[in-house]
Amino acid sequence: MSQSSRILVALSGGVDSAVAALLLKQQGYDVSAAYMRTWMNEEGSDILADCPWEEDIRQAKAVAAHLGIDFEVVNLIQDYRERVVQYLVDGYRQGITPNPDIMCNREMKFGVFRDYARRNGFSAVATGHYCRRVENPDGSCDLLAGLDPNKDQSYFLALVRQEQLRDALFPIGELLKPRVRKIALENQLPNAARKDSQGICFLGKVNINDFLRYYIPDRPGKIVRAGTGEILGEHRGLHHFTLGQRQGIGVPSNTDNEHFVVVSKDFDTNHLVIAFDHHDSPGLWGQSFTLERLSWVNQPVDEQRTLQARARYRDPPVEINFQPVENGRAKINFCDPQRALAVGQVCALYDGSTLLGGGFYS
Ligand SMILES: Nc1ncnc2c1ncn2[C@@H]1O[C@H](COP(=O)(O)OP(=O)(O)OP(=O)(O)O)[C@@H](O)[C@H]1O
Repeated sequence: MSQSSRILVALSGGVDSAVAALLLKQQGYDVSAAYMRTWMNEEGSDILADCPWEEDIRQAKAVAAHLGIDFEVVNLIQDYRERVVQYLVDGYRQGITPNPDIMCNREMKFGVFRDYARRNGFSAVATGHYCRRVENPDGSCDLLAGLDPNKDQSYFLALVRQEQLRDALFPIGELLKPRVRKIALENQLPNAARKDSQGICFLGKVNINDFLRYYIPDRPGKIVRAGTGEILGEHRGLHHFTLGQRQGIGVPSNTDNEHFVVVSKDFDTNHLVIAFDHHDSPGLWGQSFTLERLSWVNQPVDEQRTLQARARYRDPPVEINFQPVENGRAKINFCDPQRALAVGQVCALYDGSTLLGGGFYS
């Protein structure tokens, strides 16, 4: 990318994307910024009571003014509803556990937002994600984990594809978070002291139970004990629960140091099946899984190999045996049993620090 390239920075109002914009500007790029508006305030007024999107826009605008770059708010409400909210509602209706953050990256930030940037003459989109993009001699790109192990966000980019990566920039991926904060302070960015958790109104910031109540009617059923079938209580709908969940079941264990946990959801009987949280609780732990709808950042892995996998965002990468099977699926085997990997969640696949892609547990 030449220094005169026009770059559109996705500016959320948070520190990371503000520093990303600053660094690009210092590097001499022609930088503009845009905030993605994804929620309708009227539709979401109940569930977004605490969502600071107006404050986010104010902060993003102040950062752009401070840097002397153009700023706009891009309205992507309709696309968000079609591509993320619908995916989420459909997923919960089917009883799976969808992953909105991963979908947001592929469908919104590097999907419709990238299309918007291209239509408007920008050569690349930049974000404040902690991950690194490298260009290979053959012209393809790879995506590497961010250098800050505490902040690495490559997991959330597991479903991003090659063409989306070609014109993406991650200016802070080589930095550690404390350094990013320091740069923000040294350059007197107006949001330098803003807390990390502030940000966008994507679903990660919205209470999921409020969201579900709004979109999916309750469908009460029985809570039963695994193995015995003993009825222990009532639930409001299987979509409110996920494998491995302990909070909010509403059935006391009445036993010291024992907790009930969701071990399965029976859609035929509408039963929520629970057991004590033990290593041998049926259905809770597993070592072999099938991944479906595999997506690759660069070259697909089409033969059996040892890879590393992040079973979920906060899990450290661990070794797996990866065996492709037909129709974009693969069998994976972990060295050790994994707890509560729910259908619909994403497993990210790595070769060392290179993100290869990902797939959904099926
Ligand atoms: N509403 C939004 N408008 C524009 N860009 C956004 C928006 N939400 C997120 N982004 C972009 O996606 C990146 C990652 O989003 P995430 O929600 O993980 O925020 P973050 O890591 O806390 O970053 P930040 O500090 O920039 O908010 C952001 O750095 C920003 O570039």
